[in-house]
Amino acid sequence: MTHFPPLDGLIAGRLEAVLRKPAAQQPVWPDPDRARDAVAALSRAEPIVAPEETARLARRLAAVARGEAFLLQGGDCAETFAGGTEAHQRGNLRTLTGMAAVLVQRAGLPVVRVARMAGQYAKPRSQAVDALGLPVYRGDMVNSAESTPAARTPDPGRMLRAHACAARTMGLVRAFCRGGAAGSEIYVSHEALLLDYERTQLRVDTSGPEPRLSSGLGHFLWIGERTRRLDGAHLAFAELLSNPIGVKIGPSTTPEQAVEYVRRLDPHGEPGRVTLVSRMGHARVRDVLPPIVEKVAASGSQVIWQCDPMHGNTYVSANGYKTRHLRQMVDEIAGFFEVHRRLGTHPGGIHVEMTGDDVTECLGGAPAVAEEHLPARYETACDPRLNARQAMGLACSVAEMVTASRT
Ligand SMILES: O=C[C@H](O)[C@H](O)COP(=O)(O)O
Ligand SMILES: C=C(OP(=O)(O)O)C(=O)O
Repeated sequence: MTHFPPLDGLIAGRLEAVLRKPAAQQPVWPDPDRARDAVAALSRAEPIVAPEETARLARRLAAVARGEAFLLQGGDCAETFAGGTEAHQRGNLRTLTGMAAVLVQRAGLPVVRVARMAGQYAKPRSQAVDALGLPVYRGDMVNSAESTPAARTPDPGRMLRAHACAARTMGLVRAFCRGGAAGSEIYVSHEALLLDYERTQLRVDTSGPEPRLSSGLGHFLWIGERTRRLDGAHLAFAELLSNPIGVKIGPSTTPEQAVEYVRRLDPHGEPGRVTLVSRMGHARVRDVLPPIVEKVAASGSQVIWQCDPMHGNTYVSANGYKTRHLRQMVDEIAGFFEVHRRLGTHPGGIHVEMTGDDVTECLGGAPAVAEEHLPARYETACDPRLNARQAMGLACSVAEMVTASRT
């Protein structure tokens, strides 16, 4: 792959204007000169993904938006430099493909597989400071999870390490796809959060209805619940991209906001260009989602409706672990399917945090993980993930829902 050429003047100007908008959840680099050097070095590095691959994913996602396929997205909450071993990543890919196989075999719908991988190194956080009074961990791309002031100081050199890890991971994904067991396509995705990272490796893409920028950092990028403000830099940045874009929408999202996200990100009405990822929580999905779906559908846009059953169902267990219960996740997905069935729209996919490792981070499943098991193998760098058995169980439940929704 070649280096990305410089952006042409018009687009470079638009990018600079976007980066001057308010941007939530960004670290303050202690040494701005080092940060500038890191951004410059990243701009000269090899891209992680090729634009042709991203364009192929866009075609696959158009089929999802038309109701002809299902989007399965999943992987670690936060990738880490030390945890990104070949065994761990292969385990995650095997679990993702296992879930996809269950869906294909039982529900009879093609499945588009997108891993949270090769770039998921930055995390938005609820608080700026942790219980010990230290700056909070923001993902290995920014600082270290270790509890010392030095480790938590943002270090721009970490963006280069993240990029190198992402490149190595992408090599592994490609090898896995070529291998006999998988033998097909897996795309990579991450949250477009850290703008100093995301602003690099952009290539002018003139293949669409207007010139946009193809990011070489991942096939599918999404904007998170905490950075989706309409006047903010993240959404404006996503508008410049030709990559398929997701927007996480939590329970405070209004139907008007949802329509505005779609109008801004998909001005040309391209099916599957936008994925609205609802993460409402099991108790609220049946009330909050319908007016959003109705208004977006009435606008005529062909978005993908995807359910993230993780982030609206997080709570702290009695023994002090951030966790989620599989039963509540299944209930949120069931609510999501009920809403789409009633409104005649396609429940297009799910987005989960999971791993092939035998962790004890989420509750439930068979054999069940109970609260007293959480300390045994609670290994996530941020939010609790489904282990392989729980993920496969969830895939079986979802396959039944897909089948029922098509009869
Ligand atoms: O993965 C999502 C967010 O980064 C995460 O839920 C934030 O966690 P916090 O509420 O502990 O900051
Ligand atoms: C931060 C995430 O989710 P949300 O933006 O929905 O909270 C995530 O998926 O990692």
